[in-house]
Amino acid sequence: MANFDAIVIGAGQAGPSLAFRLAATGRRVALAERSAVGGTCVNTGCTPTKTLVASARLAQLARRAAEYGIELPGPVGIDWPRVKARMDAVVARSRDGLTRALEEAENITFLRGHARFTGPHAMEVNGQPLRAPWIFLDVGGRAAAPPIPGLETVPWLTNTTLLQLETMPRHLAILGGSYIGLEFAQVFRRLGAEVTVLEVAPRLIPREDEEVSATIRDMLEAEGIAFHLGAKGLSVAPAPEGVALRLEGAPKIHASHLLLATGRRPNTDSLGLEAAGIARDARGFITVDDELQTSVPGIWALGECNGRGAFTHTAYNDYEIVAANLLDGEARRVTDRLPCYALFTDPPLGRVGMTEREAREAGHEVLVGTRPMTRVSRAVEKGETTGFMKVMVDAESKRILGAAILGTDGDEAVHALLDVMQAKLPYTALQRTVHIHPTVSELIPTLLGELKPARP
Ligand SMILES: Cc1cc2nc3c(=O)[nH]c(=O)nc-3n(C[C@H](O)[C@H](O)[C@H](O)COP(=O)(O)OP(=O)(O)OC[C@H]3O[C@@H](n4cnc5c(N)ncnc54)[C@H](O)[C@@H]3O)c2cc1C
Ligand SMILES: NC(=O)c1ccc[n+]([C@@H]2O[C@H](COP(=O)([O-])OP(=O)(O)OC[C@H]3O[C@@H](n4cnc5c(N)ncnc54)[C@H](O)[C@@H]3O)[C@@H](O)[C@H]2O)c1
Repeated sequence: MANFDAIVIGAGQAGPSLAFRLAATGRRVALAERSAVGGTCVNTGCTPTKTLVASARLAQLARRAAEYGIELPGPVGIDWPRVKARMDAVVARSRDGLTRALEEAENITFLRGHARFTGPHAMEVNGQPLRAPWIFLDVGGRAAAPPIPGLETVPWLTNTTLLQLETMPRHLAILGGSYIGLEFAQVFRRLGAEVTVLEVAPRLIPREDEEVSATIRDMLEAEGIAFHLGAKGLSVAPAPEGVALRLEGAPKIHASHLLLATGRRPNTDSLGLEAAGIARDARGFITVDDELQTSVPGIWALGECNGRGAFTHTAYNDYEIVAANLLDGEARRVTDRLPCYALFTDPPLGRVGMTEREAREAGHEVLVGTRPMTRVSRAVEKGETTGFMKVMVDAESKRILGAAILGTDGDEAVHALLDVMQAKLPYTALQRTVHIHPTVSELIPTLLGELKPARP
């Protein structure tokens, strides 16, 4: 039995930072990882997809070159093996750097293998028993496969296997018109594939406000992506050159490849949680308190597996919360965190706080400011006027409730609103700030000066 001061399971977005921090205090730490260091974000999520988004954007801009007075010697060509090689190199640099750092760190024993509990504070990795008073679970999640008739008879891809393809799909069918599905849809369309998205909800990214869903649909349709929304009665079957998809009220779709982007499930099913008595909710997420401790004292769950966020920045913030509370005597709580994320289509959607629907349902008297990107100088100058900005404010408290900036640089500009929300300042504090011209952020104070009562 090897005894440690702390065991960390998973080298994703919270585990390594926590292991380094604990090790720096002189504690002896075991960190176990069963697959690639860096987890989903580095290997099969954010890093490869945003690298592809960059290639796809360049291809699209090149197609529009003449609009900007730029001449190209011929039509835009896509060299998928080189696009992929660039992506693989960016991923490898990140993964290998982190792997080396873990292998070389003082006080960290880096174990490669699947970890599982054998008792409340006892685990095993590759048959090796480990014990520690503190255990941190950062086991992440994986793509979920929905129960679709015929799915067991056809080959299908996830975000992991799609990124391993050596040739560009002829026709990529994507199940799920949400964050993963839409980022991949635009990337693969721009890189030369025919793309069809099937979504069971009546609109894309159904958690967003309706005008966000509608604008993104319009912008992606304009690039040639086909959508089947409110898809009913979906079934799949093998076809000579790939997969045949049937759904009610539409002709059969013949795709060369099928991607599942219908949500994720936590990697908590093979962790032996029962042996430790650690509680999970009905969807398999490990239940945690406001400081991310599980139902068993001395065991914490961080990142996607605790169901309190499904993003890299939320996983990293989980590490910050746990480290601050255990090592710095602070009392940070996960509920102090404001929701924020981006959808990295081009242009992107930057989102903070509530949607308009959520704000109303929470009983706020909502004021809304909106402005199309056609009235944002920088967007006009860049020739990228798709989208709009929208902010919601509580009429009584003057606090910003939420915002969506769908447009060029929307992923960056939205942070001005987030910072004021986090500082708990009234919107008027931001309304009087002078922003730099010409930027997208420049229009945020203007937007806040044009608030109107939300439509009933
Ligand atoms: C296609 C895609 C694009 C994304 N894009 C973005 C984005 O742009 N921005 C963003 O913020 N988020 C994005 N995300 C989400 C983001 O990648 C995840 O939320 C984030 O990686 C979660 O981090 P984590 O530490 O919780 O888990 P992970 O990064 O998944 O790490 C968990 C690690 O634990 C290991 N593990 C699991 N079980 C065991 C075990 N029993 N023993 C040993 N090791 C184990 C796994 O192998 C894995 O390495 C994207 C996700 C996908 C799929
Ligand atoms: N930019 C980012 O930060 C980013 C990018 C990608 C993924 N992510 C993370 O990954 C998570 C998972 O993303 P996701 O898009 O896979 O899941 P999701 O839960 O956001 O969306 C799944 C979609 O699939 C649809 N769906 C479910 N079953 C279906 C079926 N049988 N046929 C057709 N459609 C079906 C749902 O209605 C929903 O719209 C996100 O919540 C997000 O946190 C983040």
